[in-house]
Amino acid sequence: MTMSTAVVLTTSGGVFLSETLFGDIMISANIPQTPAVSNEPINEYRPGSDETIALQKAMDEMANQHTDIPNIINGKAVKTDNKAEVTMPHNHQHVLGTYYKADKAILNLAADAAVKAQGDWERLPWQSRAAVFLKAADLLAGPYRNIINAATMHGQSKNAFQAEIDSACELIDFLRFNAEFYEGIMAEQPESSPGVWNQLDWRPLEGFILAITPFNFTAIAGNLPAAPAMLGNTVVWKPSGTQMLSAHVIMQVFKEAGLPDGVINMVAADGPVAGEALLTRPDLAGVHFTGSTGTFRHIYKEIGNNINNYRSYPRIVGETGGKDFIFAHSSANPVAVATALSRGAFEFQGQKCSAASRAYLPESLWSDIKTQLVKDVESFNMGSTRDFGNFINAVIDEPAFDKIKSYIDHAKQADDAEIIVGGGCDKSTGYFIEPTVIVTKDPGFKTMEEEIFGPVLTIYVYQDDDFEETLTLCDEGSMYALTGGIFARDRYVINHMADRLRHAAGNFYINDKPTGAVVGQQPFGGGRASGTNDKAGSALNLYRWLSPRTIKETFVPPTDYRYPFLG
Ligand SMILES: NC(=O)c1ccc[n+]([C@@H]2O[C@H](COP(=O)([O-])OP(=O)(O)OC[C@H]3O[C@@H](n4cnc5c(N)ncnc54)[C@H](O)[C@@H]3O)[C@@H](O)[C@H]2O)c1
Ligand SMILES: N[C@@H](CCC=O)C(=O)O
Repeated sequence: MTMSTAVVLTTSGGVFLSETLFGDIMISANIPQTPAVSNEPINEYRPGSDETIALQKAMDEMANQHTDIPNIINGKAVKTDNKAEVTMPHNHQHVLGTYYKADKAILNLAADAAVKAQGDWERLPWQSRAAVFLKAADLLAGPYRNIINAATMHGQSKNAFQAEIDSACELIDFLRFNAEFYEGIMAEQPESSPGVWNQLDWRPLEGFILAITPFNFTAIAGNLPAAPAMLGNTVVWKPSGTQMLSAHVIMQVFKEAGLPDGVINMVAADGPVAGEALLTRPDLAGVHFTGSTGTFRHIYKEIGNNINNYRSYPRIVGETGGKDFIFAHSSANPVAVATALSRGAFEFQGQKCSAASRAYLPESLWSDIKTQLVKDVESFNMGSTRDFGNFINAVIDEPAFDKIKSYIDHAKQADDAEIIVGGGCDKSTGYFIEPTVIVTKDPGFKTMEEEIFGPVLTIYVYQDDDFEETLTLCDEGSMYALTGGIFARDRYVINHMADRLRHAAGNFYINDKPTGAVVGQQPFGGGRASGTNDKAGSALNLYRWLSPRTIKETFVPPTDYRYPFLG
């Protein structure tokens, strides 16, 4: 595909200038414009502020009630006998609600409902579909803000600020920016020769989209079903079992925003049960997945195994794991490096696919970076999300706790690694793991290569003269290529590092931590084992859920087959 700039006169006589993905496609004029969009401002939740008091009130109300979380199929609540509890990760005896796992028959009902709903939904004008999700964004920004944040804080153990940037702001941004991207796509139309009118009919895919979402970002969970749905697709959404409370709130918001029954059907199920029931259906049109690399590879294989059975080729979009790096050059500011490490590695307990989990630091700066980093990490408060003074909360559940602890235990026993801060783990009340920094002499040490998905950072200190070899280690040291941050003040060095690490990260940061991508600013996704890099939060993702039909209309059709030169 080539990028070109198209200039056309609008019907009102003005000039509309825009970039298109397809070289010869022009921008049509008569597309209604979506409301102007900018990123949702982030509340700071300072102690004693009105916004803090209101959020704490919402948290207390939610903590004191038991939320019933049914599956939602064709707009109806569907419960089963296979119940599971939602608990607080930081206080695992506190039960927040009950959800109901679907079996194969119920999962198929959800897919049937999605397929049945598609005709009416896709025939709505595009701006009516966009309006539903724009209204959902406004509900999240207003009356549901504290509710979605409270659900994320209680159910996924995010502190107030982390919940705000995820479940409120990022989800709102996804919904609003997608409407704007959609408007841009609808406006992309081909040129027409005299006597002919060419049009692109931006159709949704035929069949249902299966959205499978992870526990760690409420925004991702909401966006994966919403993005294809806005474009006229209908969806079966299977959230993670540990995100069901905030998933329930998202469904309430969609309902209140006017989303018709059957467009998004939410089902709770064990992953393999959902996969077996839904990936084999002939009407599977696409999978919108975010989660671990292992799960995605399994889904990809299943689709390959079933390829002869589908009506179309299912679109497969998967954003997966990471082993994200920070690489500092000797010209870097050591305090900036230490700050990026402490925030980039430990915000939300390192449970971000983008979290810095390996670092390559020069010997000449190591002492200064270490002093600042250890001081920062020792100053973190850890505990419940209800206390807004806690920077660190709990990891998501017991399997995650046990897995992360096993990596820390491995480091404790290893000869070629040393824990310089943290290392403590306690699951008696909640799943608490101290932010842990490992320093290793082996750049191939287990915790330098494998995704841990917890608050564990491993550092390799290189000799300044080994800079080039260490860039190679960073590039080749892990199968992932999701995010990475480089630190340097020398401009030639910055450009050289960016070039050497060109394929090592889909989101690349210069003098910044590798986390915190913002919708509309840094579209998100990685390559290699980290995913299909279809860039959530951009038009690129939306194109994946569209199957355009080219329409050529000839006004006066020829009535003689002969070429002019045949006489
Ligand atoms: N690249 C990104 O944008 C991004 C963003 C967030 C999280 N992640 C990754 O997600 C992972 C953490 O999330 P998680 O623990 O929820 O991931 P996970 O792979 O365990 O689960 C993700 C989803 O897949 C489902 N699932 C599991 N097995 C399945 C199967 N056989 N068939 C169908 N569905 C199945 C789960 O129930 C869940 O809904 C990490 O690896 C992290 O890096 C990536
Ligand atoms: N988009 C988020 C990461 C999402 C993965 O968990 C970030 O940029 O930090």
